[in-house]
Amino acid sequence: MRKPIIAGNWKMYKTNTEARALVNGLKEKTMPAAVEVVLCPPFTALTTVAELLQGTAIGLGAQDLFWEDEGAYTGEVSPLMLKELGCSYVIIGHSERRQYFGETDETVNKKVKAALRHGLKPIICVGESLQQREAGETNAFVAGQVEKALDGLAPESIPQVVIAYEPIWAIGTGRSSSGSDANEVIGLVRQTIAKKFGSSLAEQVRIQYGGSVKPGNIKEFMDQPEIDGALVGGASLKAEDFYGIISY
Ligand SMILES: O=C[C@H](O)COP(=O)(O)O
Repeated sequence: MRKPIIAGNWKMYKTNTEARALVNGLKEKTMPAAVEVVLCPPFTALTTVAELLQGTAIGLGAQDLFWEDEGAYTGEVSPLMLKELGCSYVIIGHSERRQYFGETDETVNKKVKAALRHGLKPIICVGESLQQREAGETNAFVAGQVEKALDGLAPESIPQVVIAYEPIWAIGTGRSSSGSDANEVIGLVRQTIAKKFGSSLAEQVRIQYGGSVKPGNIKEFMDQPEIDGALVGGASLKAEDFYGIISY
């Protein structure tokens, strides 16, 4: 049985003062034991949030990392640094990093290996554009992203991996996928993993849906057999909204 995981990707929101207010708002609520909850603040707020999460069951994640442990890579952040701050997860390959910052399937694969090397669980983002969906290319494109992201991984590391299926056309638009459509693509993602690593390991991988998840639609996704959670953007920025999702 896979434990559901719901992560809040704050993207480029929340100064340290705002981060403190958001986390304190969540700490006033009773977290559901049956759901793994993870917060992914900007790098600048990781220390503040890590301190506030001490003693709670809420996990900490980063939104990206570099694949080297250290070096002359101005502006980058290493897995060692994230681990020291208390991160247990790291989002890799988000469509916004692929779109704006040159992230490729190859760099995603390097980052996944670096994360696992340092005991960080990767939340690997995959998903098609509206053009690809309308052209019927979704399955082939998403399967290719999964294959390349996981290329060369040791089988024993596969259960540590989380995949987030985020159709690009649903991100930030208020137009989410349907539960059944998301379930179909996520089933394909799991089949793709099974082809490379066997069905026993594929069944252990938690796969989230992301793209305009709100308190009003989370249950539609969580009722689906293949969907194990959500990667939430906008609705993770207010304690009430995010709690409405994690307490589905
Ligand atoms: O990482 C989160 C996804 O980009 C979804 O963002 P959203 O919930 O604002 O659509």
